[in-house]
Amino acid sequence: MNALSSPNHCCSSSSAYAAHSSIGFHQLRKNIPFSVISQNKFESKHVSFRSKCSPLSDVVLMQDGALATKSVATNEALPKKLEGLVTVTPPEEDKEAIGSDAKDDNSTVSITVVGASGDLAKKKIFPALFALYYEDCLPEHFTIFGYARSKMTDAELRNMVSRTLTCRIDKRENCDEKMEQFLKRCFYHSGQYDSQDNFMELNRKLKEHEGGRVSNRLFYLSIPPNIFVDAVKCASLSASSVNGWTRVIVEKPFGRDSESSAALTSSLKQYLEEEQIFRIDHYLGKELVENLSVLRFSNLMFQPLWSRNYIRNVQLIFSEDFGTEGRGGYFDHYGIIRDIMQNHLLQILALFAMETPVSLDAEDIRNEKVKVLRSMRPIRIDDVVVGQYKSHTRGGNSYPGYTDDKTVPKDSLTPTFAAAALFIDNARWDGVPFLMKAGKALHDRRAEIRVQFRHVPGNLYNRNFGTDLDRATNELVIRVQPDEAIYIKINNKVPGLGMRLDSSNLNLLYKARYSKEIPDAYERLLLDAIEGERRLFIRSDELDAAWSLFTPVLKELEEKKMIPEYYPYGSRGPVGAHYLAARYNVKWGDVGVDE
Ligand SMILES: NC(=O)C1=CN([C@@H]2O[C@H](COP(=O)(O)OP(=O)(O)OC[C@H]3O[C@@H](n4cnc5c(N)ncnc54)[C@H](OP(=O)(O)O)[C@@H]3O)[C@@H](O)[C@H]2O)C=CC1
Ligand SMILES: O=C1O[C@H](COP(=O)(O)O)[C@@H](O)[C@H](O)[C@H]1O
Repeated sequence: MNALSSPNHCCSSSSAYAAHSSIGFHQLRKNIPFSVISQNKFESKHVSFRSKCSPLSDVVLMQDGALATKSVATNEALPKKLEGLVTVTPPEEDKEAIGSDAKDDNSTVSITVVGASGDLAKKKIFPALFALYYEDCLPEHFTIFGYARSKMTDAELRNMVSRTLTCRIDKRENCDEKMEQFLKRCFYHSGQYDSQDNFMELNRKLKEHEGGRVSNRLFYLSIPPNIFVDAVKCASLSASSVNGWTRVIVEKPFGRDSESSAALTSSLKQYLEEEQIFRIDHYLGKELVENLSVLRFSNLMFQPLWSRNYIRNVQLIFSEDFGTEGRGGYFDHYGIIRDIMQNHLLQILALFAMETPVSLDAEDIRNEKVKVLRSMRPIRIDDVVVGQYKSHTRGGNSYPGYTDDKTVPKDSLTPTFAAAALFIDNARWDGVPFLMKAGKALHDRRAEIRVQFRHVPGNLYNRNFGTDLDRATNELVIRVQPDEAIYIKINNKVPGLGMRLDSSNLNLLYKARYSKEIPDAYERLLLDAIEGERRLFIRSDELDAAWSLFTPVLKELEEKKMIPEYYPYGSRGPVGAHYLAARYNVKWGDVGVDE
């Protein structure tokens, strides 16, 4: 038995009520409108409450003290006959059955950011927590603790955090007031990552803040990977909850190959159950990545097209217009394939290519992702191109090469760019190249999925396109960032008396369609971890499958000391990527007139 308390205290009881979290009742009292999609048996393990901020809102409504369950989706309005029910709170005896954590007043969530003095904590985690607070998405009783070795007082932590809260909502109404309220709930404890005594002190402070309520604890490991296990051990043995849930968000990298990843998982599992481990891949929290399933599974028009019958190739493209400045030490040990391809791009590929899951339940989705990952063909070294950026001077400005970074060895061969051709050997995708391209210090910043469809057979209009049939190919682009958009390239007639054809975009540009700002990926993921929603976190078998795919080719590249193709900082990357694509009769969609 591991040292932590029940992984999901709120859901482990056989009581029909047991699936509810305290946030549920908090939101119910707030009379948030809900809506119905299907009936659900409340004994079902799928029934759980998720707050108004969740994408899936399975909600349990109390009707005259009895339990009536409805599973609801976010955008539907609450049917008239159910209006008002959401304000009904359970009678006392039901509260007993639910367990005390379901009582709003009696439960609390403590979030400890381990490594609070670091870059990620400042840049992403605290701003995301504040945004959730601002949006009223955090539970009523919560406390945030920063934990790191640096000496800091609570006031100093607040000061540090306040300087980072120039986030997306800083221009909003009452932001200063909200910020002040938020900061009052942030505290700091200084300690070593491998000291059980220091975590015991943290535990004492957490308890004080919990004030006798049921304690639910979330630890966010925002520290270098070599100290993950120490920190988990100490948190587990000295600071886990005794009567609520304890969960740990683990940042990447989860190892650097199959062996080290398996070793990390097995070390973590000495102290945690799999259900307690939330392996974060922040790309899964990005709006357009989340939207991929909606696009696929709620639009009939795409369903028949989504296979080798109509899709010629799929491209997954990541580029950044800056180098590894400041993170060279970390990066040199990993390289772009481990940093971006093995996780972010592969996760997108899995969501793109998986079969329809049985339901939107986390396990059903993750089962499908694992299946597709396990159907992938081993990557051949000939299907990989690696590059590294070199210094470049443009317009009087000079940009450093990768090895100019003092933390990077001068003779480093670590790729800062890679392109690869991958294949899925199953009935749906047989023979379709999935091309990936990822690079740092390129000419622009973008992340997108491009789907190029087949040519129209016997196209009546072929002669109007000239010899380049690719120009007439339909293409679906899901632009993850920047300027989130989904657009489809179609062919149309240029208005006029002649018959000239043009290629145009049917464009769903998010900023034109929606005035609401898009939340940062970390907001979605933090909220999900608090609510115990695992859909967007990586399960250990997914991780194994991802490493099994990339480890052999990574080893081969390293053993053969493959020399990267050097490309100038700010360029479009190595030409080798074009030869690779051409081998599969593909042109990268982000190059040229149609990008
Ligand atoms: N920064 C980013 O953009 C991203 C980061 N990540 C991952 O998130 C995690 C945190 O990243 P980031 O904040 O950049 O990391 P940092 O290097 O900033 O480290 C975070 C904190 O950990 C402590 N620390 C740093 N090095 C050591 C060490 N050798 N031994 C013990 N403690 C150390 C420091 O706190 P103190 O000295 O006060 O104890 C530091 O403030 C890492 O796993 C990283 O790979 C993932 C995606 C993006
Ligand atoms: O995980 C990582 O992601 C960032 C890119 O994230 P984004 O949300 O800004 O697109 C990348 O810069 C970093 O190298 C990598 O570790």
